[in-house]
Amino acid sequence: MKQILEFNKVSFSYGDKPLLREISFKVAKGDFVALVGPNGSGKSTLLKLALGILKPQQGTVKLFGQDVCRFREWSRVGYVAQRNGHLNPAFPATVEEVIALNLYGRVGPFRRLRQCHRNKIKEVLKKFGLEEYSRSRLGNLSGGQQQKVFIARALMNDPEIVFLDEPATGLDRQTQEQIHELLGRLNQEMGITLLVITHYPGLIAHKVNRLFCLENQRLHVHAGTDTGYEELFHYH
Ligand SMILES: Nc1ncnc2c1ncn2[C@@H]1O[C@H](COP(=O)(O)OP(=O)(O)OP(=O)(O)O)[C@@H](O)[C@H]1O
Repeated sequence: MKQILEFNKVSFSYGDKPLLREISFKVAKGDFVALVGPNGSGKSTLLKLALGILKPQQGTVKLFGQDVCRFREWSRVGYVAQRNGHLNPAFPATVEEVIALNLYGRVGPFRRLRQCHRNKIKEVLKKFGLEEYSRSRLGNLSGGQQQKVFIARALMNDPEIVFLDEPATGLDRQTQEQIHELLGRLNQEMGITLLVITHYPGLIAHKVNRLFCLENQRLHVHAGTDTGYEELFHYH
């Protein structure tokens, strides 16, 4: 099976306080992984290690079989960072402009969007039910719509894996369900490998095929079963 992400005995600490100890796991193509754990257990840190933003003191992280320090094919990877509340309505950029930001590697920052890029943006917005908002200011959209725009942006370069840090936090229950539904479609219909930090494992229990639980510096990996994840529902 094709491995997309591999941690091998990774240990990490900020200063002298150990946070992650000898963490090992593999994520294969097509996996939908939920990463859960108490606040402060190191979930975001693990994502940053996977993206090469942080470097482990011990062990290795490989993306697409290559040490993440040397990895350069970043268009194969999408990342949706944690949101910090609702955007100021005065935020000046439109939905289309925000999504296009992720294309600037190809377009160049001062060049106009080409028609093919506009079409691509339209296509993704349509998939997310947001086509009518392409010229709206991002700040005027609801929190859930903004989050969908950030997910759409992460898809612009047709990534093979997307990391999402708490994509449903701060949203109402119905919107949380919509976001998780959307993630299920990205995985099932588009074949995108997903690693999602979530505080709502119950909402995606039936969609994920692997559950990672981070606690007390260790990672516990659970593979999916037909009966679902007992431990998922007892976790919080
Ligand atoms: N840059 C940093 N320098 C020092 N300590 C940090 C830094 N970033 C995070 N920490 C600490 O490391 C611990 C783990 O943080 P991290 O954000 O990875 O946890 P988390 O599991 O994602 O938490 P949450 O569920 O609250 O988002 C926390 O105690 C945090 O305060």
